[in-house]
Amino acid sequence: MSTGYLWHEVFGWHDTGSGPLFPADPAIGIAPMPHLANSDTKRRMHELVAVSGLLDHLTRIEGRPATREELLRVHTPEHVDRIVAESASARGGDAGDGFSAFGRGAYEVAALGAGSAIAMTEAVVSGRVDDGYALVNPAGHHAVAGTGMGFCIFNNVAVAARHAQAELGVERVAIVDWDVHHGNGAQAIFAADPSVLTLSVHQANCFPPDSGHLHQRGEGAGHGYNLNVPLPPGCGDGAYGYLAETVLAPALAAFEPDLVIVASGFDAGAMDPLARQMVTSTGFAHLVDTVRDAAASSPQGRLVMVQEGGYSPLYVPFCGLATISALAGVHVLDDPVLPIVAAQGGADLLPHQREAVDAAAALVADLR
Ligand SMILES: Cc1nn(C)c(C)c1/N=N/c1ccc(/C=C/C(=O)NO)cc1
Ligand SMILES: [Zn+2]
Repeated sequence: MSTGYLWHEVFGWHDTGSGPLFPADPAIGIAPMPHLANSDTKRRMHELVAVSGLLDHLTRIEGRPATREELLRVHTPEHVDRIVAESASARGGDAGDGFSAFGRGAYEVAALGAGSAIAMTEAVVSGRVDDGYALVNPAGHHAVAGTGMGFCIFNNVAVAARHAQAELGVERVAIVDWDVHHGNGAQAIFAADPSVLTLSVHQANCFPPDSGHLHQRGEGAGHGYNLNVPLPPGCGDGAYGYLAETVLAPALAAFEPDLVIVASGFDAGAMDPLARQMVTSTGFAHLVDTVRDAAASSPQGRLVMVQEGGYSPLYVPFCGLATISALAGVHVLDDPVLPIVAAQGGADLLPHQREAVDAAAALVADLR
């Protein structure tokens, strides 16, 4: 078993400006502070992968910038051109929603993120490695064809999926998004396409506003190939373990993908400031086990994981370490935060959580 790993130092240089979500504004009481989506959190995750020794068990994969043509398989020329133009200016710009600032050079960083998702997908599909984790920045899963949003500039996972279909002989791709925020990007990009199953597990109505509903199941020929699992706040390892067995595993078994791409966010974690779930490192590892087993049972199943959100500088590194450890089947370090978060409760599957998961599980039967 060999697991690929991709990180580039420039991902730690992505500039998201100042302000927790807003630029500093003394008039309304916002003092300068690093943006909650600042790049240090992902750099810390990489450093833990290296310092813990896990990196010695992984196969390093080189990233590369996505070409304009590769970006245009998913995004409009107008969006790409706007990012290029704003990225070239000294003051930088914004992904598209006014809350996703970026500094000069963001285009190069974001293109490297999308191209790195492609590079990891090529490494896995070619058999160079059995599976792999691309620790990229910025995230991508909120970006739609014509704009970025929610700290996302280009939809890294969608660009990789389209590349796999266009260049690597992959026909059926399953995108599994367990970032705590709705994977609206893939849902919109592949809405009418039955060759791509888009499955998002997220806290209901967290972000984007009014997005990720159970009834959003795809359009036209794509109807039935989009599956949303909106969850109430407060879900922990019990709820996520239940949805892994009752939604993720059966959906992937029914769809029989040639490639599974996980949009891997850690903001469902117990210490994340941008949502209200309570998943621990153990819960994330269990999710990985589920999708790895599901991919292995597909005739050509391969598994690629691409980094999305996650904003706790303390806990994201340990959730990320547990995730990559599970993928590689190598344990190097216990999570020192686990005893604290486990003692705070939230692990049990509660009736209202079971009901939310069962509502989504009922839709799996339509997959074929
Ligand atoms: C809407 C809105 N309105 N206002 C005033 C603000 C500041 C709004 N954005 N809030 C946000 C934006 C992005 C996220 C998380 C992204 C992520 O991690 N995705 O995976 C959460 C909340
Ligand atoms: Zn998120």
